[in-house]
Amino acid sequence: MTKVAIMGVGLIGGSLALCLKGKPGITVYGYSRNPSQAEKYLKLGVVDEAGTDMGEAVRDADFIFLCGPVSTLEPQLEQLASMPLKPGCIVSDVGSTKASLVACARRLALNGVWFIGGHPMAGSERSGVEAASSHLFENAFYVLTPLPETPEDVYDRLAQLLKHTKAQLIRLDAQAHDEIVGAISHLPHVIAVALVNQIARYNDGNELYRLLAAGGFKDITRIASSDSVIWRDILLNNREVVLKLLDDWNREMEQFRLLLESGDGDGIERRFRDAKAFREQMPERRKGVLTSLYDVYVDVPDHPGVIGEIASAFGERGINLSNIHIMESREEVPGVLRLSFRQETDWQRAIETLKGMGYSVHM
Ligand SMILES: NC(=O)c1ccc[n+]([C@@H]2O[C@H](COP(=O)([O-])OP(=O)(O)OC[C@H]3O[C@@H](n4cnc5c(N)ncnc54)[C@H](O)[C@@H]3O)[C@@H](O)[C@H]2O)c1
Ligand SMILES: O=C(O)C(=O)C[C@]1(C(=O)O)C=C[C@@H](O)C=C1
Repeated sequence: MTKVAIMGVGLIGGSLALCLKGKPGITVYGYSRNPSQAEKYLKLGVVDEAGTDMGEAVRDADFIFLCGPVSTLEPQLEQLASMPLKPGCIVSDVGSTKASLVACARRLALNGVWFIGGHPMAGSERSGVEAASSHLFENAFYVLTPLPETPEDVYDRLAQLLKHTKAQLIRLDAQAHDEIVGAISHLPHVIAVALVNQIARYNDGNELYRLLAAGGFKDITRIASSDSVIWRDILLNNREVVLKLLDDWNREMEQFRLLLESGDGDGIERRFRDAKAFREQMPERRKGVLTSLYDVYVDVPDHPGVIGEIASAFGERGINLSNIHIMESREEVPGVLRLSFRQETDWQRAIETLKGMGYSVHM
């Protein structure tokens, strides 16, 4: 039996556990410092075994994944370095930052066990084991940061296990990881939070700000609902990178301000065109289940029965719909339905079907 110990079974640790549990030859052990949490892991069926004794959790483990907040990872790795672990055991983590933990692993010079940093590029604003999903990492990138001295067969063993996540593995240097992920994840979280707090201040004087906030505001601020402790740790750990990014952001905002001040319509238009062109090149389909899969947007008249009509047409053709979301629905005003599919083939057939039914669709 291959024993996998998950240290901290929350959104990410729990999703990893669900990807591995029940796979032939694998047993998953969930560790928590808190007995009621360990009981919950078992009750929810996310792990095979659970407990609060770290020694028992890691004893004989073939793989150990550190899945707590970023500030807990280095102390936990230091603790592991002084514990008897199975020779050849691979220790990894799922933390959103990599450089300081990888440096810590190098300093510790683990004896007979290996450390390979990891970071699945999928998640959600939700947290805790209740939010875990076995589909979370599907089609997402999963960064691994092996040390230069990590033997290839050790890397391959971890890669083999992580195949169960259905993610696409990518090797990256830890510092490069922190710079890139700082820009595409940490900076956007700061911006989303600052934006929500700015609007919350206006709302103190007039409740209409919150009431009128619609799709645009909600889309750009979803991640502002993320866990405060998880994000405090990420930002403090990647502080140097995020500080530089904030300087660039301030310059970007200043340029926008100047365009507006001078009434430079062409300049504003150019910025929107450039952003749209870059965004359209992004690999939209590489997403986990908690964000979206293959989406199609349909303009629908607001009359009863339209959802049923579309659902029956899909049912008749064996098209599997995984989610449906009504984005706008007001009397007499056309609404927008977002339909999500897990399979690209279902998505393509749905588009053909909808067009055939006379609906206007957008991808
Ligand atoms: N949320 C995301 O979208 C996301 C995505 C990729 C990676 N990550 C990273 O994954 C890790 C876990 O994040 P999450 O979103 O699953 O958070 P979570 O809050 O859902 O889970 C955190 C887990 O760590 C445990 N924990 C809390 N404090 C601890 C401590 N002091 N010592 C040991 N364990 C402790 C909690 O009991 C919980 O099981 C973080 O390092 C985060 O940076 C998060
Ligand atoms: O989709 C979300 O809610 C996320 O914030 C996921 C997200 C991100 O894309 O920024 C957050 C943190 C990670 O470490 C990886 C992924």
